[in-house]
Amino acid sequence: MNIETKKWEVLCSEEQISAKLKELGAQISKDYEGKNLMVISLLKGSFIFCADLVRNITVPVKIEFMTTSSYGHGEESSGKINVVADVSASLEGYDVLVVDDITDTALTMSHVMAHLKAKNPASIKSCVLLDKPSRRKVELVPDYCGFSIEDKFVVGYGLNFGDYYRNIPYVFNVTNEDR
Ligand SMILES: O=P(O)(O)OC[C@H]1O[C@H](OP(=O)(O)OP(=O)(O)O)[C@H](O)[C@@H]1O
Ligand code: HPA
Repeated sequence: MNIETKKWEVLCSEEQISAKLKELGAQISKDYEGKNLMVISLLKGSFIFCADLVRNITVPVKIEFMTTSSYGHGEESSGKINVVADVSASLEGYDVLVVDDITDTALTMSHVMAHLKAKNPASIKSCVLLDKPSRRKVELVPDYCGFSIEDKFVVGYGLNFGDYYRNIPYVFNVTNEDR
């Protein structure tokens, strides 16, 4: 497969993502002025979004990582959130911002928020590039959100299907012939 010649249905182009990163970065920088910001990037999916987002944040920020997994190679959440690697730093006194690529059923974000709240941060909020509100299994509204999207399985810009497509620089809908 040559990605240069594929015609995918693009949901968020590189230009749209870049403009959104500036907006989110400016808002977060304003809201966290004078605070003790710690961004926690949820791996693997958020590695590209988070790397771009923090470069649009102008206040001091400490960056930590946590790895969770629930989808495996499929398109449906297993319903069980595995904490593959926990955050290693103490969260006490920090204003934590959890960054993920997507909130779909919200099982991952709600599990992570509860897990991290137990570590006594000064405050905790969530930030996602994509939100699929129609697929919720638990109630959750991300504090910062790039794009609200319809119920389509999307990949690219960190999001995967069968561990591929994370490197594509825009978000698109996988079709049956890509599966
Ligand atoms: O709202 P949910 O239905 O829980 O889905 C969102 C989660 O699913 C994906 O992670 P995945 O388990 O596929 O692992 P990954 O980060 O390695 O892609 C994605 O990165 C989110 O963390
Ligand atoms: O639409 C999606 N694409 C990739 N990974 C995901 N994890 C939850 N929803 C999605």
